[in-house]
Amino acid sequence: MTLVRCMDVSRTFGHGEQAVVAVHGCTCEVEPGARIAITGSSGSGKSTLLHLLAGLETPTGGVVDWPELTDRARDIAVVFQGPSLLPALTVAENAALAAILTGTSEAEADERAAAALTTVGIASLANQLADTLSGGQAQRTAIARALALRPRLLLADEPTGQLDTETGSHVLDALLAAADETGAALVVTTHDPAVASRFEDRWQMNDGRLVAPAREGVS
Ligand SMILES: Nc1ncnc2c1ncn2[C@@H]1O[C@H](COP(=O)(O)OP(=O)(O)OP(=O)(O)O)[C@@H](O)[C@H]1O
Repeated sequence: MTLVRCMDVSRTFGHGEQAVVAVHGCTCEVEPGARIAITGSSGSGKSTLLHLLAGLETPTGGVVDWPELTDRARDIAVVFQGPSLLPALTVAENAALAAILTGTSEAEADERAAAALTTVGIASLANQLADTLSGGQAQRTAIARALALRPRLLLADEPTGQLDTETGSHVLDALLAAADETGAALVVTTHDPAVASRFEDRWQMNDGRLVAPAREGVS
């Protein structure tokens, strides 16, 4: 079974002399239950590859397909880099939002959001406004919003990139626990070797190319 598959996929931005080849000739696939860290230096194409896996970017070459996923808006959830919450809504309202916007009833979305906030350890903040949260709390809320979709594929772009080491480690614990609890496959981008070491599979990007995916021990 394969959730998403890239076949010789490329993504170029711009044209002519201005063209930037962000991803070049990538072939890879994500199976149910996968735990994958996409690593590489800044500008190596990690975020672009993640967006291609999510279907948020269209490839300029090759093919991306999702053989097992019938409704990508619900089946794939993305946790973006940086702030992504609506500041005037509460934590619980933010967590329910993506599910409501993709057609889940409000009552069901509220229930899922409450469960997701418990999973990521911030149930006590449910009624707090999003703009009063710390960076770690905001990132957990964004993860809860993704979980409330009950996705089969959870993609997170540098989920700990803007957090201090200790907070980042707790957020990563929450993300891995959430993926275990929901059975979602999890793919994250990171430039941090400590984050990458928590994942079974590590895909290294180098100048837009995917260096042979590696499977190593988890620390
Ligand atoms: N929308 C865009 N328009 C033009 N160029 C882009 C766009 N998105 C990405 N790029 C370029 O593509 C290359 C790869 O960018 P990408 O964000 O995928 O790298 P990254 O490895 O995720 O970097 P970082 O770790 O800094 O987030 C970079 O040279 C970047 O400037």
